[in-house]
Amino acid sequence: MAFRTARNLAYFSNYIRNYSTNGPLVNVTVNEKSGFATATLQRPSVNSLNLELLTEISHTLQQLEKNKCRGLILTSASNKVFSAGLDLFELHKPNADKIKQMWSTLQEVWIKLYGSSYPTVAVVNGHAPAGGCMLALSCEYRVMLNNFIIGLNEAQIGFSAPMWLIDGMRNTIGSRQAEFALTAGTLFKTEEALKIGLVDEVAQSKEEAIEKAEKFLNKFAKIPPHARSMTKAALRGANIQALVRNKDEEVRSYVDFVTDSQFQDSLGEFIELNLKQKLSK
Ligand SMILES: CCCCC/C=C\C/C=C\CC/C=C/CC(=O)SCCNC(=O)CCNC(=O)[C@H](O)C(C)(C)COP(=O)(O)OP(=O)(O)OC[C@H]1O[C@@H](n2cnc3c(N)ncnc32)[C@H](O)[C@@H]1OP(=O)(O)O
Repeated sequence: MAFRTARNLAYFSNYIRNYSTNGPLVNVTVNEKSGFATATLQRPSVNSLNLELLTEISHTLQQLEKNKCRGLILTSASNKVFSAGLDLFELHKPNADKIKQMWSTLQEVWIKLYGSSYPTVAVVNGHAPAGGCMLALSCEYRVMLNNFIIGLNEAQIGFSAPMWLIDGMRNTIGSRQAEFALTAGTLFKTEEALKIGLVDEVAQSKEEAIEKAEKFLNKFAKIPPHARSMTKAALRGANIQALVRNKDEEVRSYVDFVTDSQFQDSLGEFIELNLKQKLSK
């Protein structure tokens, strides 16, 4: 049964309503004509990825897969920030159990989005540092609005991106550009990102970006879905399998790393320097 039928649509809306306690952090709409879903991240103010938002993204992706979604557009309700990446306040002086769940859910999101059977586009309508860039990279195509930044700035914050994300970056911009970008933790302006292939198209407005995203998704209208998804799995499968194999080990080392006092001190400094306002509240 296709996801676009009214029955499935109603089921999905109910599911999202029931799932969220404080209102959905991800708003999902489906265009009945095209069957394309739009998932809009709406955790104020910058869609920073805490456990609740990551869990909702993960459940949304699961439902889309189950309902044979025909294509996904991932975007943000904010007109300034696509996603600010991991919620740094949740990583500061953390509860180890929560951090463990957070990392494991982040891995799930990558597995489900990077490995989705349906085609995916990120409409990057705001800044997308670190985890924000990760979400965009897990999609097959990126349309970005002007005057924002995108990139994996982990090295600037004092750590390295995990292998699966490095591999995703390499797959998108090639080994040489990935090495330059990752070792310096570069955040690219929209036009620079276009030049190195980190984004595929630039748009002047969100409406134009959605049109471009739909045009990309429509390219697959005449391709048998199973042939498309088998080909995608062949191209992306090794990345997913390597992550699945190392999942638990990676969670363990991530928790050790984040709870270490040295990292906590430098994260405290980063927050103080970059997110001062909130810290002083
Ligand atoms: C720490 C990592 C542990 C080790 C992990 C190891 C491997 C992980 C590798 C890969 C997996 C993917 C994960 C990557 C890691 C991350 O994502 S770390 C997060 C990195 N994020 C950033 O560096 C972004 C920091 N923020 C900014 O640069 C700017 O805020 C912005 C996004 C460019 C927006 O700028 P703008 O001027 O519009 O807004 P403000 O700066 O005024 O911010 C508004 C508001 O939002 C709060 N805020 C911003 N970013 C975050 C955040 N990441 N977490 C929580 N809160 C954030 C800010 O404090 C303001 O709050 P207010 O004062 O209350 O309004």
